[in-house]
Amino acid sequence: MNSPDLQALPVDPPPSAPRLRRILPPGAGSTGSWPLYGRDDSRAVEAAAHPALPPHTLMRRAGEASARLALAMAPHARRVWVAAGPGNNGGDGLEAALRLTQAGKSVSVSLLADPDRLPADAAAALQRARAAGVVVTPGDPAALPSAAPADLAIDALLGLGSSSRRRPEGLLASAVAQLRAWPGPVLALDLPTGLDAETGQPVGGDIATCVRATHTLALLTLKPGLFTGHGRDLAGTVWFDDLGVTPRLDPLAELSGEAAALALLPPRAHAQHKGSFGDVLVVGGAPSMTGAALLAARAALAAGAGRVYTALLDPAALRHDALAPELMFREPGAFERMDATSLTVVCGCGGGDAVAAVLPGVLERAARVVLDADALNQVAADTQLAHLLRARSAQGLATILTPHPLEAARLLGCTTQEVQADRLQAAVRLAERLTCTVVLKGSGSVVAAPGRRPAVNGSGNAALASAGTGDVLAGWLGGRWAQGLEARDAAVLAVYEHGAAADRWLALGRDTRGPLSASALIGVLGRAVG
Ligand SMILES: NC(=O)C1=CN([C@@H]2O[C@H](COP(=O)(O)OP(=O)(O)OC[C@H]3O[C@@H](n4cnc5c(N)ncnc54)[C@H](O)[C@@H]3O)[C@@H](O)[C@H]2O)[C@@H](O)CC1
Ligand SMILES: [K+]
Repeated sequence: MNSPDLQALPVDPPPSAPRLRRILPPGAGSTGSWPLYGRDDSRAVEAAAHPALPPHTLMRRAGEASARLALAMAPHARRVWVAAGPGNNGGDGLEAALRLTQAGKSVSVSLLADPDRLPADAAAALQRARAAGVVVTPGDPAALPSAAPADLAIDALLGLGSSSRRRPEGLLASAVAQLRAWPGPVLALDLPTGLDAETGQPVGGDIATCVRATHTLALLTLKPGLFTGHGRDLAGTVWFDDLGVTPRLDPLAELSGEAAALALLPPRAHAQHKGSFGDVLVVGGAPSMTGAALLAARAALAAGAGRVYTALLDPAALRHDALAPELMFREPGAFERMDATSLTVVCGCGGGDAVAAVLPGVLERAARVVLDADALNQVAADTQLAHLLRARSAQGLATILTPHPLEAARLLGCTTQEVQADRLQAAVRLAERLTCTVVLKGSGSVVAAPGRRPAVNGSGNAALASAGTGDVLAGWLGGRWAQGLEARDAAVLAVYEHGAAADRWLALGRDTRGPLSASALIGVLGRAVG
């Protein structure tokens, strides 16, 4: 289902083939980074393209691309149901219906709109579809005959025009319910109905009013909401057709693809030695939480740092890691005697309240600091620490924060819901407020840095939702950063690799439902190096 055969399709080739590209999950040989456009910018791209093209061209191309993908997704479908809404998203569905009828499919369209009030492009599409013999029934979709598992449904109810103040109601809501219960594949055009294009949240606040697609074909532009928040779960496999248009606008964000992320990998020359690859000090592991610091330290080693030191905050902890004898143990106070100008400090993993005592020295002196977990909570609770953190960039000292949404909310002084309501904006706000690079973790992690375009990570899956994987990310990031990368590049690379390791693990078919343990994750990550 993820790799439909796009070659043997009876629909005319698009004018500038190949336009249709699979974005997620990334396929072999993919991909650079993709520009992501918000709602207004997507509309501006459309408005700029229209004058140079014959009327209705973009919608025809959209319908053509949709039909092409539909045939590839469900080659054995005999019947196709198109749920078409009141705007141009519905028009795309009508154009697709026309093409699919021409391709020999039995197509029925439920039009959830007054045919006399459609926008011009959609009205023209309706006329063309009817003229070609497509059965278009205005009104209640519940009258549909029951569907077989091979049959395909197309969600053309709402796209960019979903109103943030209105959840689908009435007939529109019953069409959404019908799509949610559909036994076969569901192709969403542009966006799954009900998904906010920019935030990846349900427009009316309730995920039960959103379509859950098996595939989504983004049209003209890729929107960030497809890749963060609930986007990954609702959109399924994401495809993109630019409709032959090259936007001339700066994107809102970018999606980190494999090639773009891996191009950031620090090179390893034959004549280099361990001193060339940087020193990492992991500070954390208060009583009963030493495992978190050990996971981070092992991950830093696996990432290729030259030397990894571990300062455990539990005075009774063993000063030895039998599984990673390469690790060197130091007292927490030893940081004061180390050369902080060449050190990458990963601080916080399992640090509890005890980490507060070492944070001032670390923030004042260490050249590169990754703050995770308890270190973030300490900064959120202590204005003096927040002040030291903010002062770092002016002194040429770099910091990367790796909060999950609750930690980000504490730092921003808001609720987790407010962070999740607009993850991109929350990450940008935090990066600017604390003048550092921020990795906002969660589905579709966001990397933000002051003055830079935010990046949404394209790798990873729910297997990463297990204890300790965040500690592994902090350590891996420290290990990569220590090798000489710029902070934002290190964050983009490490976050991509962390997710890609989980993707590889799933692809190996280990256990597609269970979580990936943090220790196993280090093993998979380590095998990717070199
Ligand atoms: N016009 C064109 O040439 C192109 C249009 N495209 C398609 O057009 C879409 C955008 O079209 P529109 O701006 O018309 O937006 P939509 O088609 O997403 O829907 C807007 C309509 O839905 C109504 N609406 C929104 N929320 C509602 C709710 N909860 N309950 C009931 N009605 C609701 C609005 O009042 C409006 O009438 C894109 O997502 C894309 O699919 C693209 O194919 C690019 C080319
Ligand atoms: K849609």
